[in-house]
Amino acid sequence: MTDLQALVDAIAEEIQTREQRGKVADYIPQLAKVDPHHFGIAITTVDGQEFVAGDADLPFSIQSVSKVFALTLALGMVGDRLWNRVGREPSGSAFNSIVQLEHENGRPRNPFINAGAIVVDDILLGGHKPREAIGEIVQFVRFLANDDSIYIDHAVARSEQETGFRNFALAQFMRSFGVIEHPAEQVLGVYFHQCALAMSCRQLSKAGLFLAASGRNPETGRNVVSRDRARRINALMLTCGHYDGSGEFAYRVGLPGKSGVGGGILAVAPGKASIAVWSPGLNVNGNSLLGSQALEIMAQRTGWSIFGA
Ligand SMILES: NC(=O)CC[C@H](N)C(=O)O
Repeated sequence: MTDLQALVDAIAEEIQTREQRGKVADYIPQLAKVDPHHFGIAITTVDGQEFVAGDADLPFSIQSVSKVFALTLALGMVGDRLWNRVGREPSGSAFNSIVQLEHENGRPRNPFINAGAIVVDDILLGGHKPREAIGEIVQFVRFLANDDSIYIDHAVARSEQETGFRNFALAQFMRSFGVIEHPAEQVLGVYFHQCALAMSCRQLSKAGLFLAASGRNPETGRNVVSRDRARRINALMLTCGHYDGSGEFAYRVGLPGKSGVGGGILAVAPGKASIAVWSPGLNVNGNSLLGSQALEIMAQRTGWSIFGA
């Protein structure tokens, strides 16, 4: 049995020595201000133990990691009907790409690229006002992490609202195909606030634990989703969670994972643990450079890759 506290300490120490730290996302002005020297890691095991190192208690912008929680919530609302509007295939293109939509009747490839996440939020809006849908997402994440202190960073949400031209284009384009039912401003209001959730590695690893524990939160003993649904969400994270870097992440880390341009990654070792890492600098695919490297070391030392030790 690996000594997990020694492991996270060693990873934090090793990562801090690396000079190539990637590039902090600057297309969202508020994210450009984040110091690239931060690094945090948290592992929560299915028996409820926590192992943390570095800046594991500092909240950061979870950005697209939120797409996992929004998808889980939307599946709870409409079940498998969700798949009539969003696919389950890797896109092989950038997170904010528009090209496939024109050839594929405005139906996004998967729920983790921006277009797909915007459709998921359109579903969450069904019967709600934007403010209520945002409230549902925040409540759900607080419930998952068993932590009511989780909040939305409104400066980040505003920053994206002002500069999210590409996301507006995606939403309007999909609306022209009838794939989005609500006005773009409303759907994106939900989307930008969900992306602006601020969470620490410790909170994020706790929020993702249900995916490692067959759909159940071991801390509260409450069922979040069925075993089948947890397994399927993990499958989507493995194949689509890192956009056009998903193959590389599976090759190097071998775990379902979801990244965000804030530099966070949530990874799931089924039956074992939920792991969150944060380092703000990104690689060319918009995934945390050092976060991916930290997870690679972690998977090697624990033997947790789903493809074998
Ligand atoms: N990959 C990401 O984290 C992208 C999320 C970001 N809010 C955007 O829409 O551009």
